[in-house]
Amino acid sequence: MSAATSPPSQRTRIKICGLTREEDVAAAVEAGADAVGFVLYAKSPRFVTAERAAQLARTLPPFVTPVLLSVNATAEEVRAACDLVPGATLQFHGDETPRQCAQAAGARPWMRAARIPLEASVPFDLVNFASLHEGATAILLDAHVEGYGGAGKAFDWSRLPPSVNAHLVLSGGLTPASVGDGILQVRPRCRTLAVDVSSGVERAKGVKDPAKIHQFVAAVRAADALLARSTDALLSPT
Ligand SMILES: O=C(O)c1ccccc1NCC(=O)[C@H](O)[C@H](O)COP(=O)(O)O
Repeated sequence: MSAATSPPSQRTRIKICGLTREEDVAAAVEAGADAVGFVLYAKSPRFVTAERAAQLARTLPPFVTPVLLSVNATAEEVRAACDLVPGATLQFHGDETPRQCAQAAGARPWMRAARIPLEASVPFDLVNFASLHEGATAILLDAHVEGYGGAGKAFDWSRLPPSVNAHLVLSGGLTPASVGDGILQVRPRCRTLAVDVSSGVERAKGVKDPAKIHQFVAAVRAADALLARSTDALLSPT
C-alpha cells in the first residue's frame, strides 16, 4: 500500500458525536465542527430515534455533515434512517462485515469503526482492516470497549502503523487536553485526519458542555498551526 501522509497545510476536521439537543447542535456548529453525530443505537445513553436525528439535522447550516451512527442495525433500518436524514454520512460501529456495511450504505458515504483493543499485547492490523473496508469513506479509530463506543477511553496511538493509505478519524477518549497530541502523532500517518469526540466535551452522557466544545476546537486549531509552522521551518531553514 502506498505511503500516505497528510500535507502540513491540511486542516484537521472535527466531529462532535452523541448530540441529543438543539442547543448542543448549535454549540457544535458555532464552535466550528465539520460534522455532528447522532447515535441510533438504543442501548446508548445518547440514543436518539431517526426521527429525532432528522429534527436535529434540519437545524444544521450547509457544509456541516450529519453522521448517523448504528450498531448491528439491519440494512432496512439504516436505509429508513437515511431517507429521513438526506445527506447523512453513515457510521457503522458494531460487528458488521464489510459486505453488510456496503449493502446497507448503498451509494451513501460511510465510515467504519475500527475498535482497537486497549491491551497493548493485542495486535490490530489497521492496514489490512482498511484494505478490507476499501469502500469506506474513512476508518474511524476507536477504543475497543464494552458497549461498542462512547466510553471516554483512549487506545495507545503509538500502536498505529507508521503509514496507512486511508482517511482516518481519531476517536476514543479525546479531550481538549489530549486532542493536540493525538493530531501530532496520527496525522502524519494517514491521508487526512479528522477527530471525533463525545465524552470529552460533555457535562453528562448526551449533554454537551459548550465551553468544552470550544476548548476542543481551539486545541485542534492550535495543533494544526503547530504542524504547519514546524513543516515550514523544515522546508525553509534560515
Ligand atoms: O456514543 C455512544 O454512546 C456510542 C454507543 C455505542 C457505539 C458507539 C458510540 N459512539 C461512537 C462515537 O463515534 C463516539 O464519538 C466515540 O466512540 C468516541 O467516544 P468518546 O470516547 O466518549 O469520546
